[in-house]
Amino acid sequence: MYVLFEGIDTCGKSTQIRLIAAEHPEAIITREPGGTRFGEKAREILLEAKLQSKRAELLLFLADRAEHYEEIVRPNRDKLLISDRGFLSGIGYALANGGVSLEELIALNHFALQGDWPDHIIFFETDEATLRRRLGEKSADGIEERGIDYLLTVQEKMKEALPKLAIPTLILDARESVETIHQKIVTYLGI
Ligand SMILES: Nc1ncnc2c1ncn2[C@@H]1O[C@H](COP(=O)(O)OP(=O)(O)OP(=O)(O)O)[C@@H](O)[C@H]1O
Ligand SMILES: Cc1cn([C@H]2C[C@H](O)[C@@H](COP(=O)(O)O)O2)c(=O)[nH]c1=O
Repeated sequence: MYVLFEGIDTCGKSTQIRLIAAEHPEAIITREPGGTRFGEKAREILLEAKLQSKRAELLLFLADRAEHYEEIVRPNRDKLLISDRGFLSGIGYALANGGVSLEELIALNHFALQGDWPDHIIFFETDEATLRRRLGEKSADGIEERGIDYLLTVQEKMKEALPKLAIPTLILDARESVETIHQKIVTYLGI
């Protein structure tokens, strides 16, 4: 079962993934960008967010996704495979960045994933106050430095895209307690 944990920065994805990993040592835990030797090098460049071309940034995220699919997802498709981010981040952040359409992004991600979409998306929805508070507790990477309004736009783009993707999705309120969210996730996934 291939599951994406999705949502904007600080919404609580990694916290929940750590809890599941502790309960399911057999699970394959991965991330995008990253998860492979190439992806971790691409991640360094991408999180600096210094590329002048929005298309270059998008294509590097897609190259990371293609390699991640080939090296990590496809060989482990029969296991509990959890990815901290995936193509929905690819769609939301790129749409908020501009210069590309949802239809183009769906086609580009279909190509990167060889048409093998995740089985489920766990989507964390946050709000401005929570986002501000949690961002204030960490150092920002280059993408986060694009600011609150950019990240809130990303979240809206993700929400707009979800109903057009026909992928079973659990939508969570990121403001609920860690334990409440954890219970909702394990109940939804049946794990
Ligand atoms: N349900 C929650 N209630 C309160 N605080 C939370 C909750 N979930 C996570 N946090 C806190 O919010 C911060 C961000 O959480 P986390 O790193 O899990 O988010 P993330 O979505 O993985 O972020 P990023 O995408 O930026 O890596 C952490 O300080 C974490 O302890
Ligand atoms: C997969 C993917 C990610 N991003 C952005 C989202 C975040 O700001 C960073 C990843 O850092 P994190 O520690 O995992 O939050 O990259 C993106 O813009 N496009 C993508 O496809």
